[in-house]
Amino acid sequence: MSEEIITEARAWRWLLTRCDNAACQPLPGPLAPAAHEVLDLYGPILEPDTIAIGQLGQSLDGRIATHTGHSQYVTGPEDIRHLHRLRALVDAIVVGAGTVASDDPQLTVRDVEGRNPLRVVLDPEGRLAADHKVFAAGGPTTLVLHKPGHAPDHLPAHVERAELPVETIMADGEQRERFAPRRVRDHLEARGLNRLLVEGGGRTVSRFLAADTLDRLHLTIAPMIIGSGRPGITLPPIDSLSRALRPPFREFRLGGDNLYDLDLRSKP
Ligand SMILES: Nc1c(N[C@@H]2O[C@H](COP(=O)(O)O)[C@@H](O)[C@H]2O)[nH]c(=O)[nH]c1=O
Repeated sequence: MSEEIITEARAWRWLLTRCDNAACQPLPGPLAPAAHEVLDLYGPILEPDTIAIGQLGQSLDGRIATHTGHSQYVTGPEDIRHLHRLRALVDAIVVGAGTVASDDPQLTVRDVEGRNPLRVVLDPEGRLAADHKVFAAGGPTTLVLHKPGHAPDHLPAHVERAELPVETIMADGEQRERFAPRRVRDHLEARGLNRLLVEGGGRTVSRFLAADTLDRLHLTIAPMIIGSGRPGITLPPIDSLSRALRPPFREFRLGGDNLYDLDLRSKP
């Protein structure tokens, strides 16, 4: 009797549940090529005990939106599906307040099978209005991190809040208060949230990268040139290319886009 070929959908379900009941069951059979790719792409995210993975979808010229903030869509449906898969594999999604203000995302798992993670919004000033989708009743839990004395009391009672100290940094030529990425990660890990997706926007992902607080970065490049607008990764200036980051990477095709899976922990 020939063995049943493992489909992509079955491989995905296996990734979601593989270590349930404290035992990791092997997949019983040969893999279809798409099943192989799913295991190859997402397997490394599930291996370590704790992980923080950043993601951005950008144009060839490194933009994630126009100067007005129009961003739907830079990357194609396969990348959006990939984003939903990343969400389904983590304990918490982290976004900056700017992304909630400009994109009003839901941050839920909808395109694929899987459960919703906790949604974490970094809003030091507690300034976001209550009518954003992440604060609506009936969805997964949202946690707002704010600085001491700035609890967003105007938000509905089902929104969780936690206080975290800030540090003062220079951003866009001005002094601003931001959370140190390591402090955010430590705070969430102390709550048992060991797998984090830093989903956006460009400034938040860049700050986590600059602070060496990401283990992997998934950058999807769409064959589009915007030519101006909001940048993806922006790091402090370097004088010499010898100081540029050149992490080991893997490349995956997502429809018409290319995904770079950067391994920020291994040395090249
Ligand atoms: N437009 C755009 C992205 N936009 C981002 O997608 C998310 C939408 O969340 P939701 O409302 O739950 O569907 C949110 O984080 C938003 O900032 N992402 C990408 O990878 N590529 C794109 O072209």
